Amino acid sequence: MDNIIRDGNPTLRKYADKVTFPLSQEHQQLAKDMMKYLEVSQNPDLAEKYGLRAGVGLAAPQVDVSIQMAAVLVPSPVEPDDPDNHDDVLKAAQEAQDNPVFKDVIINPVIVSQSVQLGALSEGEGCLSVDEDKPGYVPRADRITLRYQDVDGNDHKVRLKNYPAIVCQHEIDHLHGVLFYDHINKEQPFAAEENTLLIG
Ligand SMILES: Cc1nc(NNC(=O)[C@H](CC2CCCC2)CN(O)CO)c(F)c(N2CCN3CCOC[C@@H]3C2)n1
Ligand code: NI
Repeated sequence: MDNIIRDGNPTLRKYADKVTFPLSQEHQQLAKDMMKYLEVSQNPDLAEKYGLRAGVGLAAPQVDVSIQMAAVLVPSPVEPDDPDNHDDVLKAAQEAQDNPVFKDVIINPVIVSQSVQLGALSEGEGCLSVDEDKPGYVPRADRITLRYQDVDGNDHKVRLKNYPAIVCQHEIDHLHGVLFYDHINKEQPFAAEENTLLIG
C-alpha cells in the first residue's frame, strides 16, 4: 500500500467501475491489503516503523484501481489511561481496533437514504491522497442508510451516524471521483449551516 496515488492523478477523478462477483483473485487480495493497511496504520509503533499515515478508510482508486471498493476501519474511541505511558497508548490502540465501531470492505456501496441533518468533523478532513492541508468544514449527512456487498458478495444494509457515517461518505466520494475539499465553502471554509452537527 505504499503506492497511494496523489491528487492530480486522473484516477482520483474517475467514476470507478462496479465490481462483479465472484471477486477475482487480485480483487480479493486488494481487499485484504487495504484493510491490512488500515490495521497497521492504526498501530502507533507499526505506523512509525513503516512510515504510514494513519487511516480509518482507504478506497481502491487511491491505489490506482478504479473499482467500487473501499476498506473502512473506524475504531471505538478508547483513550489510554495514561497518554504519556507508551504501553497504555499501544493497549488502547489495540483495544480500539479490537471492537471497532464499523469494520468492513464495502463493495458497490449505495447510500439509499440520508438525514437532512448535516454533520461535519470539527477538525475538518484530510486525505491520504491530498498532501496539503485543506482547512474547513466538510458538510455531510449526519446519518446514512448504506447498502453494499462484502467480499463474499453478501448484501448488507447498515444505518450509520456521526463518525462512521462521515468516514463512509468520504470513501464513497472517492468512488465517484469526488475529493473532500470539493465540499468546503471557498469563501468561508468554516461556515457551517446553523444546524450542522460538529463531530469529534
Ligand atoms: C478522521 C480520521 N482520519 C484519519 N486519517 N485520514 C483518513 O483516514 C482518511 C479518511 C478520513 C478523513 C476524514 C473522514 C475519513 C483516509 N482517506 O483519504 C481515505 O479516503 C485518521 F488517522 C484518524 N484517526 C482516528 C483514529 N485513530 C485510531 C488510532 O490510530 C490513529 C487513528 C487516527 N481519524
Ligand atoms: Ni481520502
